[in-house]
Amino acid sequence: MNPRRVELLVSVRNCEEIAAALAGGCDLLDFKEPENGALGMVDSESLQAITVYCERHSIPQPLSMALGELVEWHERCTMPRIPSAMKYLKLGLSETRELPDWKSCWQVVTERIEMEQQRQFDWIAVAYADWEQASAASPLEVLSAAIESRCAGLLIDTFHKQGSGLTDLLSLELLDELIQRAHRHGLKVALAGSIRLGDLEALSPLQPDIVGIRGAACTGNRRTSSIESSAVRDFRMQLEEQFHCHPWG
Ligand SMILES: O=C[C@H](O)COP(=O)(O)O
Repeated sequence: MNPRRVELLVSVRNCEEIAAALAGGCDLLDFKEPENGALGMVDSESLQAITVYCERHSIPQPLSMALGELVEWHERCTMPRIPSAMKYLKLGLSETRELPDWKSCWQVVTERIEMEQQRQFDWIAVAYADWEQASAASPLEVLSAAIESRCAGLLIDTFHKQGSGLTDLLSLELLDELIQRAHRHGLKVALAGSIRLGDLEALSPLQPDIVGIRGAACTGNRRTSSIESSAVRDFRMQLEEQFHCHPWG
């Protein structure tokens, strides 16, 4: 038996989707605009509506938010106020291989965001499984940087959302190494990247803390369509079945 309960994160983009994801039984809500890329940030108007909704409903699930790609922050002059209920923040690291020192740049941007928002956040480092095509640092490099900079967790996701998913891109051996190493340093690990119901059996020997989905929670598995509570519920049930019945040993 896997001793951990693997939690289900669902990426949503508006209030209707929050309700559907919660009705389906998600454990964590992640705010993201799928039309804006793998880690697309929701627009200010949606963020405002989300803030009001979360305050009104006192949602107990932890909240996370995608802030786009680090390289986009060179040109960004302003940013919306991040809802006070938001606990975790994430920045994508695509195109950072072109930068002379992406780790310093990452630190500068995270510090700038915390200064502007006048509070601290729990940062989640993002490793792209398709890191070479994304021109990003490798998952092992990102994990080392995450440990050095005291991130709260590591998300392993895909940058490109057409075609290959997590299980096509990284071996179970490498995923296991990343998870074990992250855990030794106190970081949580979330696995994502076009994960479908049929991938859960293959992933079940691993011990991630979280499995994150958008596409599998949407109508027709299309991540740009809407979240369906029944799809979230099916995924939640399959997650329980695969990760809790595995004879871990
Ligand atoms: O953080 C989770 C991502 O939103 C996963 O999205 P995806 O399942 O469409 O790859």
